[in-house]
Amino acid sequence: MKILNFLLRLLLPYQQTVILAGLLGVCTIGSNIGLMAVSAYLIAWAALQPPVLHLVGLAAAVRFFGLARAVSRYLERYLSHQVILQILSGLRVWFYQKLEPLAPACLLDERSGDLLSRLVQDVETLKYFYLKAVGPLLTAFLIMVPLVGWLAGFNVKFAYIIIFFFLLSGIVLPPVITALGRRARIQRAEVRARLYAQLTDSLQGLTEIIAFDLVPQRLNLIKQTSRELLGWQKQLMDLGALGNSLNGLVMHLAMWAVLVTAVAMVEAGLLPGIYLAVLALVVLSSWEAVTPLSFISSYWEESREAVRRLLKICEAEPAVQDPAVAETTPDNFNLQVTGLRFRYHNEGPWVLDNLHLHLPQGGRVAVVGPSGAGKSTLVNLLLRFWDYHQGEILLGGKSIKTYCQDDVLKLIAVVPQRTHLFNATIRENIWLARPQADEEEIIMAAKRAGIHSFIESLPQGYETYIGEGGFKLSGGQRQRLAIARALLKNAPILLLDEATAGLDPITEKEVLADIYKLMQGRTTLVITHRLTGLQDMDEILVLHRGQVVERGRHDYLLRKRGLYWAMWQQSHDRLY
Ligand SMILES: Nc1ncnc2c1ncn2[C@@H]1O[C@H](COP(=O)(O)OP(=O)(O)OP(=O)(O)O)[C@@H](O)[C@H]1O
Repeated sequence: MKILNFLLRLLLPYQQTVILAGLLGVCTIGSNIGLMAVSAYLIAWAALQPPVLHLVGLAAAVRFFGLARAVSRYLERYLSHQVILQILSGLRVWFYQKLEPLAPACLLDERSGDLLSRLVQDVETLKYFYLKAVGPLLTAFLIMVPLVGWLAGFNVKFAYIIIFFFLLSGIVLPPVITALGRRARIQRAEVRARLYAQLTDSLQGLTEIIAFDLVPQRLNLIKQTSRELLGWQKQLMDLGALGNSLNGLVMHLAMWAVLVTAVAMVEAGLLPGIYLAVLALVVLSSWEAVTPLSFISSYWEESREAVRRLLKICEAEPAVQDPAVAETTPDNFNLQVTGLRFRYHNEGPWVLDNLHLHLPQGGRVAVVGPSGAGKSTLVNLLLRFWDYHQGEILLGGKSIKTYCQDDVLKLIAVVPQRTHLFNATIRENIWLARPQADEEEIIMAAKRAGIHSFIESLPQGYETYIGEGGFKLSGGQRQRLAIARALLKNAPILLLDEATAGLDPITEKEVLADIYKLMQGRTTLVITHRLTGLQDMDEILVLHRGQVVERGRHDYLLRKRGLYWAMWQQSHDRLY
């Protein structure tokens, strides 16, 4: 019921158009019935050789119904598709908007291909609910009621016959066909989602697949899944064909039953013989309204499954909820972390355990530590992607939980280890950090990030497309674009999360120099496991398994000869 409500509610804004399209559908089938009835009557009567003038009216009616059918069919399709396309595009936007607050915490377990399948295929499936379930149901009702009344006007037996076969075709057969195809439909949706996920994964990892010579393996996997999908699709098509044939059989049985009854009545002198062909053709043509009913229940099942899959994601609770009454911008940008404890799963180990950190406005603090120490987790908590369990993060003296996530994000510029670059121009990739920025500000940010002259050297300059994930750029150039974004955003707090990881020592040194320019006047938290350029930090926290094991300035920590010194030795040995 909830799903039906959900689907019907989407029709509400278009109710007038939907009713109009339904009436046009009735006109289309009604015209066809009229066309057949009048044609049969015309031919039968013409055989009796009446004066030609008596046939003119009937001939005009034939022409009228022929034209009316074509025009009303066109208008009905035009209106219904227009409404459906609007509903589907609205649904896609709605689904994307629902996904946004769930990212990244609640979407980590979802395959991106599967999400794509929901966004494209599941939404597309709903088209059939509107076009092939709601519309035909309405039309069948509006056609069959007057038709049964009209037949009863001749003889009530005709009404009983048509009602019996109508129920057989429209009510008894569909659930049987639906039940036979249930398993295939569920499997098809599952296999299709799997295929989408495999294709997305294969496209994203194409370079690795080629490098590790996994192409044949990958192709086999995709071929196998495609074959599986085809198998289920074929089963469903066979069932569809069976449904169509059975429906045709019922239609002809209905016609024969009416005809046999009518012949007996003609013989008994209860019905003029001229009506024999009229009755037979009216029954046949009225089946245009009944046939679609055979598939309504399977379309309904498919749509119900699609909505269930969409709602399953959309009804998930976001990992972070904005407060009902949120604080506005903080008075200052002091960051204070006290007794912070966090783990990703309730039964898992603490990833951050009793962390204390003080970062005054305009100060610079670094958090270093070996891989898996919990450094990126701290960034995730500062950006409010997850909520912490114990302790507090204070921004401007107030808990970060008292601000809306969007407001917190506006105050923080991040230079991450892996900057996502969009398949767009360089200009668009910088501009997205602050869409209100003008051309001059974009160029200024690129200049300060040390990438302007490189961009200018390209034939298309700032309008150069950088390919998916920015694959046409080097690692250093990608990081400089990230710095340009942070500069353009001009936020008071700066988070550098392994911003120079993966760069060679010379590029790292150059990028670090640009990063130092970026730090000026901003509250900066540097997260890194590479101990380069930390001499100017106000404080360095050494994190190990979620706990701070050492803290102090660079020279002090080196003198201490603890974990920091060991890490410094290691990175020093690796570099030189
Ligand atoms: N989404 C997640 N779900 C469950 N566990 C996670 C998740 N993200 C990270 N972890 C775990 O939390 C711990 C800390 O990970 P984190 O990424 O914060 O470490 P890190 O210090 O940033 O490491 P690196 O320097 O390698 O990036 C690790 O044991 C990791 O496996």
